[in-house]
This record gives sequence, C-alpha cells and structure tokens, in this order.
Amino acid sequence: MAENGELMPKTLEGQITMEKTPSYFVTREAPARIYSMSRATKLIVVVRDPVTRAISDYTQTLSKKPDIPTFESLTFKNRTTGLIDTSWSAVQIGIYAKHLDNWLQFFPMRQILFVSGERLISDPAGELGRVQDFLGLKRIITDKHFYFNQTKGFPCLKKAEGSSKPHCLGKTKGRTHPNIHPEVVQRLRDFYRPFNMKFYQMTGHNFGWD
Ligand SMILES: Nc1ncnc2c1ncn2[C@@H]1O[C@H](COP(=O)(O)OS(=O)(=O)O)[C@@H](OP(=O)(O)O)[C@H]1O
Repeated sequence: MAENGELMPKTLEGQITMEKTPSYFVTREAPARIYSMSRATKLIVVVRDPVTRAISDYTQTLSKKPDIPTFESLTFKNRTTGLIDTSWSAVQIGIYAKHLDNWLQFFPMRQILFVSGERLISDPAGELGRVQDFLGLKRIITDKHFYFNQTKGFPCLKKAEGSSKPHCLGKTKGRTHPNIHPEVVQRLRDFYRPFNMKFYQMTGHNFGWD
C-alpha cells in the first residue's frame, strides 16, 4: 500500500482521491500502512449482518468453485458441539469489533464511517447522504438518482455516469443465496451477538442485526 501511494494520481485542489479494497478492513498491516501514507485519510466501511455476510461470501466462492464443501461443514469445527471454525475467513471477517480495534490503534472514530449494507439497499440515497456529509461534499446524490428495479430486486441508478441509460450493479452483486439450515443460522447468530454488541458500542450505532 505504501507503493500504492506512489501510484495514486496526484490529488488536485477540489478533488478527493478514493481507493476501494474490501480486504483492507480485515488486513492486519493495513492501518499502519495507510497511516504512514496519510494520517488524515478518511475511511469508509460497508458492513452488513455478519451472518448474511458469511453466506454471501460462501455464495461468491461457490460460484467460482462449485466443488467446495457445504456451508455447514465449513462453519463448524465440530458439528455436534456446535464449535464454530473462526479461522474460516467467511466467519472471521464478520467479527467487525476485532477488526475495528486494529484500526483504532491508528485512526480516531471520527475518521471512520460505517455504512449500513442493509440501509444501502432499503434507502441508498439516505446512506449516500451520510457518505457525502462525511466527505464534506454537497449532497448532490439524492433520491432522484435511484429507482427500485423489480427484476434485479435492488435499487439501481436512473442514469449511469456519462450516459442517459439506467444502470444496475452486475450479476455478481445480489446473487441468490443457498438455503442454510435455520439451526446453523441460529448458532452463527449466537456466536456473533457479543461481537455485534461490542461493535455497536464502539461505533455508537445499533445496526439492528439481532
Ligand atoms: N444496489 C445494489 N445492487 C446489487 N447489490 C447490492 C446493491 N446494494 C447493495 N448490494 C449488495 O452488495 C453485495 C455485493 O457486494 P460485494 O460484497 O461483492 O462488494 S465488494 O466486492 O466486496 O466490494 C450483494 O451481496 P449478495 O446479495 O450476497 O450478492 C448485495 O446484497
């Protein structure tokens, strides 16, 4: 990432340089590296219910490698005792409080914005309003820019940038998830609850996952 800084385009007056890498939030070395590049960096993280996130993560892997074991067998170290395999990345990534702790060693909370993945779907303009405020931008993107696409089942842009045509995210965003046994889902909910509570406390925001 230090090298990344050198590769980044120069930021001119009136511009904001943005970079998006989902894995940074869960990468141990990322906060120190970003801090050494610029301690004034603002960080935006989209978080969703860690249980749904794990299933979504699994769905994505399954689409590339159809032969992987079932979600259930990857979730548990021991199915009988219900012991969860916290080393499985799909489980590990959803322990947001732990990852946030790592960032707070370098950045104050006021420099980090958590966007609700659920609200990004139910009220994209509202969530983007928060993003624009956080970045000190005028609220240019509003309700008027979105419509709900019934076929896609998600909000889409009425006009893509530089085009007059509507634009939805691609086929890899908003996949149908496999049905997971309710017992497994419940066990994961119980597992995440204390971490979610800690995360709500740290961020001062109840994301409503429980
Ligand atoms: N407007 C709109 N259209 C489609 N999808 C939407 C939208 N808003 C949020 N989402 C949710 O974004 C999820 C995919 O994001 P990713 O996790 O792949 O993002 S990233 O690549 O990690 O940045 C994707 O997760 P899945 O539903 O599991 O596919 C969506 O639920």
